[in-house]
Amino acid sequence: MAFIDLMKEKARQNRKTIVLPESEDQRTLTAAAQILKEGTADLILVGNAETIKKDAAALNADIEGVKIVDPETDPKFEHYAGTLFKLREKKGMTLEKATATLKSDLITYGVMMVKEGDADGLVAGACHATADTLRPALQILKTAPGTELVSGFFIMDVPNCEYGANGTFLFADCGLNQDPTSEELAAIANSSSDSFRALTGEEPKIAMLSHSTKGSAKHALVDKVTAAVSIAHEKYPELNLDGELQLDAAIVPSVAKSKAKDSKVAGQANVLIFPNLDCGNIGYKLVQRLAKAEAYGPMLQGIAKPVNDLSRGCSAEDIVGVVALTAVQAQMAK
Ligand SMILES: CC(C)(COP(=O)(O)OP(=O)(O)OC[C@H]1O[C@@H](n2cnc3c(N)ncnc32)[C@H](O)[C@@H]1OP(=O)(O)O)[C@@H](O)C(=O)NCCC(=O)NCCS
Ligand SMILES: CC(=O)OP(=O)(O)O
Repeated sequence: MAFIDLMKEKARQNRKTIVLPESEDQRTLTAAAQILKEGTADLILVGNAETIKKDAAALNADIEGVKIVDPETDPKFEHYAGTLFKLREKKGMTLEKATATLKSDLITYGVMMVKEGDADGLVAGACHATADTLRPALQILKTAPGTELVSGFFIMDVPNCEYGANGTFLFADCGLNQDPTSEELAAIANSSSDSFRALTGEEPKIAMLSHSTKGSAKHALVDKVTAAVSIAHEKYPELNLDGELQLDAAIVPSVAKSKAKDSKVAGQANVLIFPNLDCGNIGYKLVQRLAKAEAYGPMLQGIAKPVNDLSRGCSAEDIVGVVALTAVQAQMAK
């Protein structure tokens, strides 16, 4: 069964409620209709009910059964405003600002619904840039216990591919941390290991990527990755992790034999940790667009409750997939 069909099957077994705050986006409404049809999640759309229903009808999207929450009329509005004020008071939030934010920013409204347990997870980013999608989640939900860094990963499902876990990979960080330190790269590898195992059921084999393999190039950029490998070995000795590795040495067995023959990860990696966000973001888009891979994300790891982003270039089908993965994350949330 394809990776995404397994996720949908899992999501259906214990249905979670996912909030989609971008009700003004046509792909979101099309996706909502498909999600309801496939039964992978119960949905909340945020916005004006009349407008949403009119827009959905124009798209022929059957959203019967979706819950619509309009901040203008929601009886919980005052509660959310008071809670947001208290949560962010030390950062200069006032009740007036909290009220104005919740009226004008539906993503923040959705995040407050997740915070207060009125939804199990949130998916947005089809029509908002990542910074605007993720900032409210980082500020309001904060990190999960025992985690200091939130990071962004993609599950990449590459067709006709013998590498990784039958063509399935986790790529990180492709969405959030722009220039992670060596310490942060090690933390991203640790979170990615957990995410990959939890979502795919496969044993993670983690490659710390670079333009160098085992000392083939000398540069401060390489040093950052080798330091991350040392930190990861020390802090997370249970991880099956190696580096620094070039991409071909990481995933292609014949190249691994010549470039890194003593490595237990080289040639078999299924979790790819990129040295910075330029590499991660460009890398996932190359694989998505040129290899026609399914790209689910950027999903967040290390955050207290499931909130996931989308690319503004996403399709309705991508939203359906990320909602299924979010529902599965919500099932696993403590
Ligand atoms: C997400 C992003 C906007 C956050 O940075 P920012 O706007 O400068 O906001 P701040 O650094 O003030 O962070 C806001 C809050 O989030 C927290 N935060 C930010 N990044 C975090 C991380 N990686 N892990 C945990 N918490 C984080 C901060 O501690 C801060 O909390 P506080 O306000 O309670 O003190 C920034 O990292 C970013 O723009 N990333 C790139 C996004 C992008 O364009 N990706 C490419 C397309 S996918
Ligand atoms: C993930 C990503 O690159 O998002 P966007 O395309 O919206 O910038």
